Formats: sequence, C-alpha cells, structure tokens
Amino acid sequence: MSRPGAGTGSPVPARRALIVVAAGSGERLGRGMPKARVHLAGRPILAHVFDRLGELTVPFDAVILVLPRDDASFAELDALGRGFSADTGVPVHSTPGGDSRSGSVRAGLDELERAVAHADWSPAATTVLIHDAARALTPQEVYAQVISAVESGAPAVVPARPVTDTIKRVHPDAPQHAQTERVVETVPRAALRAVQTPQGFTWELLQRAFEHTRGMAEDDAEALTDEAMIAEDMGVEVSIVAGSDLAVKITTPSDLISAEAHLAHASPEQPSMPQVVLPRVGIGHDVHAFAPAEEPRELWLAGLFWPDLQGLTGHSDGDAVAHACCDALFSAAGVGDLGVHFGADTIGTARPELRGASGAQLLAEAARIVRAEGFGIGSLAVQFIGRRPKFGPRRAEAEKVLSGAVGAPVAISATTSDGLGFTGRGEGILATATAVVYQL
Ligand SMILES: Nc1ccn([C@@H]2O[C@H](COP(=O)(O)OP(=O)(O)OP(=O)(O)O)[C@@H](O)[C@H]2O)c(=O)n1
Ligand SMILES: C[C@](O)(CO)[C@H](O)COP(=O)(O)O
Repeated sequence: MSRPGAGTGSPVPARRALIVVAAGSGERLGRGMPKARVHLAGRPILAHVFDRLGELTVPFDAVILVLPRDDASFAELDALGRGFSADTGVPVHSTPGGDSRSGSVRAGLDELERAVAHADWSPAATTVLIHDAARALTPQEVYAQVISAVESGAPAVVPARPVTDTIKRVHPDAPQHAQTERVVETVPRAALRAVQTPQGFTWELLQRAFEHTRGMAEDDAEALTDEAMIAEDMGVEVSIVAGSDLAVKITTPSDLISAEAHLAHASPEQPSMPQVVLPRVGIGHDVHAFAPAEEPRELWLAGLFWPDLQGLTGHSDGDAVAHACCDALFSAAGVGDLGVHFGADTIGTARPELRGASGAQLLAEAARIVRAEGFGIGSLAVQFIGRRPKFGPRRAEAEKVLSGAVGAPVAISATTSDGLGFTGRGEGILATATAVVYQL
C-alpha cells in the first residue's frame, strides 16, 4: 500500500508504527512494581498486549516499547518485546520512559525517529498508534479500525465508548479531603464518550503536536492527558471509532480482577469456575557478621546503601535480607538454594558473571530462575533481626527496590532481639524470608 508523499505527489510506502507506553509505576494498583510487570492470569500485563498484537491481520512495521527506567523492570519487559520480535519478525525497540505519560509518549516518538532514521519513512505516509500497556486486553478489531480510519485520511483517530453513568459536574472549590462535594449540574451524557487507546495519527501530525506543546506553560501541557487533546488544541479534527469494553485501563485492583475474569471466561481451556491453584511456600535464612572496625566496608541491606554504618562481611555485598529472599524463592519452587545456583562458598563461583553482583541483582536473577522453572511468584515476606540500621524510615524505599527486583510484592520488617545473642550484641544480622509461588 502507498500514499502520496508530502508535497511531492509521488507515492511512498505507507508505514505503521505502534508506540506502547508501559513506563507507569502502577501506584493505584498497589503491587509495589511497575504496572506492566504485574501478573494478569500468570503473565505480565505487557505480555497480553503482545498476545493481541500477534492476532493482528494488519501488522506494524515497527513497535516502540516505552519501559520503566529501573534495570530489572526494563530487562524483563524488554525481553518480552524481543520474544515478540523473534516470533513475528516485527522490529521492536525499547526505550526508557518519562515521569509522566506524555513524557513517555515523547520518549517513544524520539525512539521512533532514531529507529527509522536511515529508512525511507515519510512522516505524512506513516500511521503511528499510541497505546497504553494498561489497556492490555484491547481486541485487535480496535487497532484495525483506528489504522483503517487514519489510512483513509483522518489525521487523528481515537476509540471511545458511550458513557453509561449519569455524569455530574461538581464545584471545583471543595476543600481537599472533603467528605462531600457540591453538585453544580448534571451533564447530558448522550454526546459524551469515554476515550481509550490505541489512538492513531499521522506521524507528521504528532511531530507538529509535540512542537505545539513545547511552547506551552507546564500546567497547560500537563492538562493535555492524551495526544488527541493536543490535536484538538491545534484545531485538528479528531475522529472517533468504536472502542471496546475490553479496552478498559487496568488501573485499580478491581480492574485486574475483572480482566482475570474475562480471560478465564474467554479461554476455552479454562473451566468457567475459578480453578484453585495451591501455592507453594518456601523459607530462607541468611546471617552475616559486621566487618571489624579496622576493616571499613559499605553497609548494603535490603537493597539499600546505608551511609555511615559499618558493613557486613561476606563474599558479596553481604545483603542478608536479599539473600534470604533468594533462598526462600528457590525453596518455594523446590529448586535448591543459593549455593546451587550462585556457588556454594563464593557467590559467583558457579556463575562468574555474577561475581560482585549486589543482593538486589541476585534476587532479580533468582526470580528469573524460578519463573523459568514454570512458577509465578505471589509474594515474599522477610524480617531481619539486628540492632542497626534503624529500618522504619526507609521501609517503603527498600520494599520498592526488592519488589522491583522480584517483580512481586516483598514486605520487609525488622526487629531487635532484646539484647540477646549475636544480633543483640550487634555482631551481625540474621534475616528470615518466606516466599509464596504457584505452578503455572
Ligand atoms: N510516566 C508514565 C506514566 C504512565 N505511563 C503509561 O501510561 C499508561 C496510562 O497510565 P496509567 O494507567 O495511569 O498508569 P500508571 O501511571 O502506571 O498508574 P498510576 O497512576 O496508578 O501510577 C500506562 O500504560 C502507563 O504505563 C507511562 O508510560 N509513563
Ligand atoms: C490516554 C488515556 O488512556 C485515554 O483515556 C488517558 O487519558 C490516560 O490518562 P492517565 O491519567 O495518564 O492514565
């Protein structure tokens, strides 16, 4: 297929690119990890996006994945993209996202420029779809309709559903955290639409759109929550095609449950009643002594660096909390322990590439191994006993790091031992972890 090239009148090949924004933190889902990694029916949310793309009869010439910036999330999700590329032959390029959705879209557009810099892609003849990874179950018909409308000449196309609730506008000045708000009016809903993704545009329009936002005040630019709004602001006509109830944005825990229910219902292999999957529980311990005062060492514990405190001895960084978590994961999956996978005496003996790996890196690798053995990871809980460091103020930070490494929630607690034993005397730290996994 070809379309007239901009200004030349000569035909140039029509191209299609898809930008999947998957860099969001998933705060409202509350799973302690970027949303695209959260498991839906046993696989990361982003994997379901690729399932739908695999069904497309009108394929893309390139897919740009915009991913969370932390190494573990980026590596895991990038691997999904590479798997899709290997299966379909569609080039997939990953790039780190921004602090906001629009920043991530911009990063995706920049990556698209880089990816096709040496190819004969004409901005006027290229259709770019921008899609939320969070709308993972969007059926292929929605993609197809958006592509078809753009390729038929509409510069900006969004899928949307009619609004089914009665909509009220409230007074904007309600005090924050007020228990009640004041209704100003009921908005007639017949002409209202709830907008979804993928949203489709000519690449040329998107290039102009992001130039348009560059000149805006930050607040005004932040208020533009999707790319179609930028087109509207530029006076470009935006067209609507039929969206789908399945294209709902997985935002809250109940959205995830609805998506699980849909997949269970839709899959002929799945029984219509929820299947009971018995979890497997594992346990792991680790002990490290504090290094003698005359041998200064950095303290790394629970994936964090603790400045001004003497570190723990050990072949690695001595992160007893992360190591206990590794053993709990291996134990839950019944696949041995830290020694089996990383070397019995010296971490890295068995796998030289892991020499010097931090506790968090080993934990990410342990999670990868357990998943490769066919397990999903439910959660971990770990407690350490020690007089120092004072843990409470950094709990959330540590849970974020270790949950990110595992790709599942990790709850961390700490206690002292009432002055008893080696932990009570401040000679070392003991950590005990439990893990829950389930066979996929
Ligand atoms: N900095 C960001 C923020 C959001 N997104 C993406 O934009 C889409 C819509 O965002 P939303 O569903 O609100 O995701 P989160 O930002 O992850 O959710 P929350 O606000 O609950 O953290 C998602 O696919 C998300 O990954 C992104 O790529 N980069
Ligand atoms: C693009 C979008 O999904 C269309 O409904 C929506 O605007 C994204 O909003 P968010 O607040 O960034 O999730």
